[in-house]
Amino acid sequence: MPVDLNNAQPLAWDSASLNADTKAMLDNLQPNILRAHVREYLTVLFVRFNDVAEGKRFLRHVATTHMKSARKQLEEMRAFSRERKPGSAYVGIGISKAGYRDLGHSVEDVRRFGDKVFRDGMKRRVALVDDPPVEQWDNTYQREIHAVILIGDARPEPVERVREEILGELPQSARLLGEETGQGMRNPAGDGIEHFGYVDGRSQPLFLKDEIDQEPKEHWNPAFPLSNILVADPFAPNPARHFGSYFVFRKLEQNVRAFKEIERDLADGLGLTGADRPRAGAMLVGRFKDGTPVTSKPKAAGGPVQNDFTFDADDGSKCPFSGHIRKTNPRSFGRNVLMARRGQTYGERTDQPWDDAPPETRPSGDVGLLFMAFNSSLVDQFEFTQQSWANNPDFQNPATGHDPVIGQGGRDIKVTFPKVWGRPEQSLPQPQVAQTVTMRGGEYFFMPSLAFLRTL
Ligand code: HEM
Repeated sequence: MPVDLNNAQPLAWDSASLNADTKAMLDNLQPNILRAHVREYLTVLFVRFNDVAEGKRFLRHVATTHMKSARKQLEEMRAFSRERKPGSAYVGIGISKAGYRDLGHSVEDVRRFGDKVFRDGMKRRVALVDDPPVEQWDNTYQREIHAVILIGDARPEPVERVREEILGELPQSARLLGEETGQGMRNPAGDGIEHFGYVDGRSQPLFLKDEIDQEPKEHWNPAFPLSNILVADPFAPNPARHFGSYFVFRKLEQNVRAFKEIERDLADGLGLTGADRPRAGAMLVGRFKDGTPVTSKPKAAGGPVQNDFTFDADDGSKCPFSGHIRKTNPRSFGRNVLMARRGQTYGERTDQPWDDAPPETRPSGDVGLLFMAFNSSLVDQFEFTQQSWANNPDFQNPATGHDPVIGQGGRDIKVTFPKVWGRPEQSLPQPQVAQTVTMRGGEYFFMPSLAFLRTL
């Protein structure tokens, strides 16, 4: 039976009764798509090929020598949770539109990718999502990137070793255009955080039965059909069994000092004192630093990071409509927009991102998020989120304002904030908070099936 991407039943990947097509799908899908692969240490290589045959041979070699399947990843994760047996390093390959073209696919051929945004490439979409002009991007991203190679692991040594091997195998004709290094950050509770100090990566669309079974789901259903992230790989030997995913990569620099000043000034402006002060930042992000959703509680609550909530009973007096997590997942609609986020923080910190040290001690550049996400449609998921929700000041209601974390474009309207959690009194209209996240470049890729890569 062909794989039904719209099946509402979560995938029981370990079931003995899986049909042959689904088994083949799991054996040919790249890891890290269906479920996040551990990648505390991550290297991202951006490559350009100048010889078709050598480029293909290199990718085929990386696929056959270093890459595992989605099924192998899931088996390794199970072995780790049962016996603490560490798995192998993650290696993922994405190819850009330019990459497919310069590896010998005609323009006609590339049209078989249904996603127009992928066929355009990120540079041609700048105006639509209010990105900075390409001339302001980091040099790596100004060039024409053909492929991205991700190498990740829980420990630094395997990443270093696999990186050396892969770079050693890069043909003379190819160029390494650039490289990013990501490293996970955690708060004292052990939860992964981003540079503003907030727990990140908690809310995800989940696709696998064993993962979904572990989640409470009284209010929010975290189960999503595979159609949110998978599409048939148009160039694979058997597109009914061989799937891939569109991958967005964006380097987002965070001005932590400015964000911390904004949190402080907003708390001052709203007259928040003592344990109420962190509500200022929580209204910008939608969660407190420890991950507690501000729609559920007026203060950080500690304990496991809650994700079983909606905004249905919140008219904006708890979590403003502009709050980052409310804009990027309103929860009562737009489920098909949700991407599988696989980002990683970059840049070194000498301070402790989660503590209450003064803003002056925080970095104002060189740190940020390597934003990465899997989509089945870049136009309807990543770009829609950025353009129609984050950058749209009239999201859900007039004068909601931009997403204070990732919104781009002129922030000319004024906004208000609830003064007391859950009460109707609003602050006087005030200018929106300044933009503190700057896009430094990126590209759209397709992460093809292993079957495609192995037959290059
Ligand atoms: C430096 C940039 C960014 C920062 C600091 C950031 C921070 C966060 C934080 C702290 C959370 C809450 C943790 C969670 O619910 O998992 C979150 C969630 C989320 N972010 Fe971001 N983010 C950034 C960029 C983006 C971008 C570019 C997008 C998409 C255009 C995005 C989409 C989302 C989504 C969809 C969620 C989950 C919302 C939910 O399901 O409740 N983020 N982000």
